[in-house]
Amino acid sequence: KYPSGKERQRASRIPSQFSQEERVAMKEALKGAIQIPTVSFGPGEFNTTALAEFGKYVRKAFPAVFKTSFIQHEVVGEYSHLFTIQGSDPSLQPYMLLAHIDVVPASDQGWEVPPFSGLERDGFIHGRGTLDNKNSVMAILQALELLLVRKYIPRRSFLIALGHDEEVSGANGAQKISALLQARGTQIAFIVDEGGFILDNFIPNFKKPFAMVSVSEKGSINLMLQVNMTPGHSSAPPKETSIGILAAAVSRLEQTPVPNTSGNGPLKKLLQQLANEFSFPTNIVLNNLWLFWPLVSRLMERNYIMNALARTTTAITMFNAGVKENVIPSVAQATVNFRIHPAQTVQEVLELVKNIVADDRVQFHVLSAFEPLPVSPSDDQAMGYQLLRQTLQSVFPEINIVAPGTCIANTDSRHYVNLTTGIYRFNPIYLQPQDFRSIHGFNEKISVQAYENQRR
Ligand SMILES: CC/C=C\C/C=C\C/C=C\C/C=C\C/C=C\C/C=C\CCC(=O)O
Ligand SMILES: N[C@@H](Cc1ccccc1)C(=O)O
Ligand SMILES: [Zn+2]
Ligand SMILES: [Zn+2]
Repeated sequence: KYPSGKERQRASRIPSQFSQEERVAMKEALKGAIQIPTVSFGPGEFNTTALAEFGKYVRKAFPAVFKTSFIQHEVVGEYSHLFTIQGSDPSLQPYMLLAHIDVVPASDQGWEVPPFSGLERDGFIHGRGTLDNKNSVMAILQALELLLVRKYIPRRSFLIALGHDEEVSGANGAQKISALLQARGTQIAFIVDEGGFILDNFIPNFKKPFAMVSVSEKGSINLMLQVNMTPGHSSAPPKETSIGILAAAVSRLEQTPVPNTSGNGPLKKLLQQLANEFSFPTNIVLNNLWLFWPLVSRLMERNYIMNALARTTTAITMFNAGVKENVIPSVAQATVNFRIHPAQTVQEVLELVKNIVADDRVQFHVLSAFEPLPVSPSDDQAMGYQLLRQTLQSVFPEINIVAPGTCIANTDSRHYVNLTTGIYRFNPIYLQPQDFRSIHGFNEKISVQAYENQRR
């Protein structure tokens, strides 16, 4: 896949100062974490037994973290964890690392190995949570444990916040930790969370992996559409039914995407940064986006991940109507999930959607909504971004492109906007499109080597 020279180069960067025992213990610790099914099923529905077990598990796996005098550990919202690591220089503002303990559900069906087995095969550890996001939970604590064993005392204080309900909005974990820190008046220099990767092979004809640090994150609307009609006997149906009207409305939404607003977001900047890495004629096209932007954005929309980066997306996720074969139903309901591009607002999207549906018989009920997250600075003065970039390039010297981007999903970091303006969503892992599909999908896995690199 990569030139073998680079492969060797990368292998040699695995810290030689770790013993074979330590390296085995590290990967075994991750496997054990995968085996605890900390599944979030829905709002307020967690596997509390597993979450409690996970708390015990990390205490056992990382004894130094829990017995070090300058580390304070607090349990928040019963299952989330907040660590405060006191640095030697109290004049420096602390930073904060985020990760989440919970995972989305997975059944054995469709998987090569059972999703909660944590089995190692061909150099990969398999299971739900190996990329989202127990890899980070474990890598952060593991790195701290190893540093403590080596008598490390940090200069700058930092916090580690591990949420237990990220997959169902973070109301009981991240939101409570944030409230606690705000009540204490804590100021945070910057935050690092999940939501960006070293992207490998995502762009056609572009073989060079590059790091995308997400400096913003999409907003969201869950919109319920409802049509009410008079019920009756199916033997004498009316011309239109609640189901027919709603289906037509939903179909119009699917056929008419919300306009592409990426010309105003980080995506255009990213493409400009990549321009000179392409050969002729793509380099010319990307260096002249003032002229070619309509063409480029149209081409990008053909790829469903690029499309998600480029615009507010429309996903019809639920459809409910009808009670019996021979009854004309009175009510039909559908739920549509919009993920809002950072250049748009909740209000703008709702207006556009009303005009697309263009049928007064369809009622709108906003079930939940939040705006896209502010764009964190990525200029030369942005300490968090620059530190992340420098660290990344020292661990992965072969990566010479680090670019700001947008996280198309949501993360716990959105609950911390009142504590800092610098929120960076990035995990130092090589990700290919098929790996991306495994997140919330089948056969989620991480290579032992990728995990070792992340922990550094
Ligand atoms: C020109 C742009 C080029 C390439 C960009 C291509 C693809 C980017 C794809 C994915 C990276 C973006 C966001 C990561 C999305 C989801 C995973 C991370 C967190 C998910 C939160 C969660 O569900 O827990
Ligand atoms: N992180 C998940 C769950 C989530 C959805 C919406 C808000 C918060 C969290 C996602 O983006 O799909
Ligand atoms: Zn996640
Ligand atoms: Zn997730």
